[in-house]
Amino acid sequence: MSKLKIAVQKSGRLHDDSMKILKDVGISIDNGKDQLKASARNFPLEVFYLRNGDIPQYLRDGVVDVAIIGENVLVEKGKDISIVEKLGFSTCKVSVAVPKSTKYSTIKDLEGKRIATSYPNTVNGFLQSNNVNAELHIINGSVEIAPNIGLADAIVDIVSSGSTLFKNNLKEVEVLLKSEAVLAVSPNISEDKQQVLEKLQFRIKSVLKGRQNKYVLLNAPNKNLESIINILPGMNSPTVMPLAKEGWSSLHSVINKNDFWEIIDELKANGAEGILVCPIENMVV
Ligand SMILES: Nc1ncnc2c1ncn2[C@@H]1O[C@H](COP(=O)(O)OP(=O)(O)OP(=O)(O)O)[C@@H](O)[C@H]1O
Ligand SMILES: O=P(O)(O)OC[C@H]1O[C@H](OP(=O)(O)OP(=O)(O)O)[C@H](O)[C@@H]1O
Ligand SMILES: [Mg+2]
Repeated sequence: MSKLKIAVQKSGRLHDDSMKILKDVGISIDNGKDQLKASARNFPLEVFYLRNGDIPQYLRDGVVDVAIIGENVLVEKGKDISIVEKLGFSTCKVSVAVPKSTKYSTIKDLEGKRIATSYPNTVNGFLQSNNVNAELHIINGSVEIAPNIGLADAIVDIVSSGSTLFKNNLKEVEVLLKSEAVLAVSPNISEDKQQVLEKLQFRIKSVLKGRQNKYVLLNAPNKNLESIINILPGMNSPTVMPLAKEGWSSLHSVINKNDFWEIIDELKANGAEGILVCPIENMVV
């Protein structure tokens, strides 16, 4: 089988979670990232450790077949590259921010202003679609400092917790896009590698579904079974088994992690006891 070539960020915010998802889908990689290229022992996959900003071009040239990359980088440099899977980590926004003291009410307030950014194509697209003219200052990092040193009136950069904006006395005024890590595919992927990609995608989907859910086991008095069954969604319906103790049952079910604490509270209020919660490695879908 042909080996699928995957690009992963060499170092930086995406690296660890990218390696974790490969590990969680059962792929073991031979060498460390110092190698720049490494093979998987148990899956037809070769990992290329690259700089984030270079990845769209490598995908386009077919140097790699797929990549784990931030959506924001594709918006900036890879509009022609398709996304096959959203991976749920490295969530952030690309936003406009201005000094806290600046009066800002609409996008038109950016007219004629100086904007510092590392994302010029994204900013130009945003300004053009809003019929605003502004002057761009392209800088590669520490963009948030630009207004404080008099280089710009506004910035466009990544915002996650907002703490970098806060520390630099800036406020977020517009969100250009929301981003997360994605699996992106080369427009030139061959038929045989497409088949390997489908196998990888199937595994990733199962792992992501597992991460979204938790497995719950609990004991309940039989007199409350009906109400407890109604609270537990389950994949189909919960498993119910009698306990050795007369009048009690054990229930097993799967709960979405977003609803988790509310459901646990309801279960307790309905007499559930001995509630155990386990992570799910894979949910085959
Ligand atoms: N504060 C953040 N919170 C969440 N995700 C972020 C944050 N900053 C960046 N990201 C996401 O992680 C990706 C990688 O960011 P990182 O800062 O590690 O790399 P970079 O400096 O853009 O690229 P390079 O690999 O060329 O050094 C970004 O493209 C974005 O999708
Ligand atoms: O809203 P926050 O949680 O504060 O995150 C936002 C910051 O994170 C990123 O920088 P990073 O730390 O990756 O440094 P870099 O500019 O050197 O890439 C981004 O460029 C912002 O500066
Ligand atoms: Mg960064």
